[in-house]
Amino acid sequence: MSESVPQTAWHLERCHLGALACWRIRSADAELLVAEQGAQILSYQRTDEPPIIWLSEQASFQIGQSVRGGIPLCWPWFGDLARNPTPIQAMYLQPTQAPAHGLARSLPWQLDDLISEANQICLNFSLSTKELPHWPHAVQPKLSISLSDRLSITLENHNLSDRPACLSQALHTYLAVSDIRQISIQGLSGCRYLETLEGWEERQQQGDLSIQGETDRIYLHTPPLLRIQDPLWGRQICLKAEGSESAIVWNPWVDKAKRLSQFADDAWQRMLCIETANVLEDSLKLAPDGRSRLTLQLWTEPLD
Ligand SMILES: O=P(O)(O)OC[C@H]1O[C@@H](O)[C@H](O)[C@@H](O)[C@@H]1O
Repeated sequence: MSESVPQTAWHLERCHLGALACWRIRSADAELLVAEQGAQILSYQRTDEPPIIWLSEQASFQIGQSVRGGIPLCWPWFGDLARNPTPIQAMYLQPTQAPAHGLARSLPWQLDDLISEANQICLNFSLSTKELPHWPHAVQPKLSISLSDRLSITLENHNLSDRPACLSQALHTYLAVSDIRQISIQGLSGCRYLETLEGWEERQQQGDLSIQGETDRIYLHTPPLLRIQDPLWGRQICLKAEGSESAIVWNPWVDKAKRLSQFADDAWQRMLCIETANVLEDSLKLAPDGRSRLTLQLWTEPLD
């Protein structure tokens, strides 16, 4: 006798937040909100749990402007272009006016298909790079967002040109925490990192990382699994990466919070960015017809 597998009922709704067209996906277990602009996940929450993804209460939802929170995509470079390896800088023809974190997060992406199955729903987005301003390269990025008992995000690139293409990228995940001063991050012990707040000095992580002030670090040779232990909420957020060996850990703390757009003065207490990346020595060089694939899986587990 075959056992019947319980099926998830997905409720899909097209909606607008401010000027941005979005998809809201609900099941009995979770709710996910995705904007078409930037193919940006805006929020993600499991039923009876605090949010997993943080979205700023001061977020503004405007055409051509990245939203503070969720998972913006940094592509085809991460951070300040001038801090990227030279071949990545050379791909952009107007380096003196390069926007932070590349071009993709504020551009319209297209939803190519939406596949709803028994226990998983998947949204597949692509970005037309034919007319990317000052970046004349035939590299096709695709982003797939899949929701089941966890959230999976896959960013793929395909170099359709006849020349090598060099890029850096990141899933700039804003995670929700009870109190940044009470959490700790497991998995980075022993990793080298660049302390961008101290002249990009190279250091080595000793033990678990707790956040006690402004933090902006690029970790290298990162392991696949990182965990944020959050005792006040009795849970840990697990981040499992494939195709990435670098990660940025960022919290603006008190002073920088006051200077950030779409960010309340005290919001630093409730968020933490762990950005699953391909940066610096882990950045991408795609041969003609070459492909890359970066996946992040996110889920929570109760703390013992
Ligand atoms: O304000 P933005 O462009 O979204 O960037 C936010 C932060 O993004 C992080 O990735 C950087 O390491 C920080 O230096 C930066 O402040």
